[in-house]
Amino acid sequence: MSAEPWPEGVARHVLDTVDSTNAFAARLAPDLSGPAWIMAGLQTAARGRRGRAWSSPRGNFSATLILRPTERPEIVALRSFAAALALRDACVALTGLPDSFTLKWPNDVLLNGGKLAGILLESLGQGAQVQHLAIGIGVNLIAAPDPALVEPGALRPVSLLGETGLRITPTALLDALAPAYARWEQAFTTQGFAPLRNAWLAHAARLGEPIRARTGQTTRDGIFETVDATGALVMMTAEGRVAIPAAEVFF
Ligand SMILES: O=C(O)CCCC[C@@H]1SC[C@@H]2NC(=O)N[C@@H]21
Repeated sequence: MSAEPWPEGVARHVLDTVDSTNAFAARLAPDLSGPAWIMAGLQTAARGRRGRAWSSPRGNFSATLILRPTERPEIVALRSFAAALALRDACVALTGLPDSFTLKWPNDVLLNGGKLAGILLESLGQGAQVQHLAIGIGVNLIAAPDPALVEPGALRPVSLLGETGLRITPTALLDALAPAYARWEQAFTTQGFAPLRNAWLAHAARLGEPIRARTGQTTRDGIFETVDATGALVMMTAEGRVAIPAAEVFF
């Protein structure tokens, strides 16, 4: 159980089975008057980043927060850092293991160096205007996908139960995550990206170490230096320093 109350003005929808909580959020969006969390016990067509499928058996956490942001799309997208930070905070609060959870750019939460969770931001809107933002979060609470099924070079998938022996329910995680997200959302809207950037860097995996970033057909190797004020990954490569706004990162 979380010590923090559920955030005021935020709706909560709990479903047994759904195709994808992000898809459901998109269908619900026109009827919403404020932010809402949608959690499902089971997703039958969960989606991951880059068009991949996401495995989400019952007992794992599957939820989407839907918001109505007002900023430009590139600012709206910085909420992926808020989501990762909130999820890390919630995991730490529920497990008491602050040193075990790190962050991989842009928004993966790692446990003991393996991929515990994935976050998928999808915006709904017309033209350059984001009308709704769906922040979908999947956490391997009790089961991780078979490592043989993940892309070559991808991080080892892990589950909370497998790594720690702790059984956290999806409801307990939502109760901790919703207030944690509300705190980061408040920091972001009142102080901008700086506090998120600082906190994110404090928990970043492989900072100062060699990484590989792949964007489309381009692969770059270099030292992971920082994340800049726009949220881009900054690497020192053989050709010099580069800031990469979107990429897949390999360790
Ligand atoms: O590929 C990733 O790392 C992101 C995975 C995001 C999965 C979550 S589960 C809840 C929400 N609903 C979906 O269909 N996807 C996201």
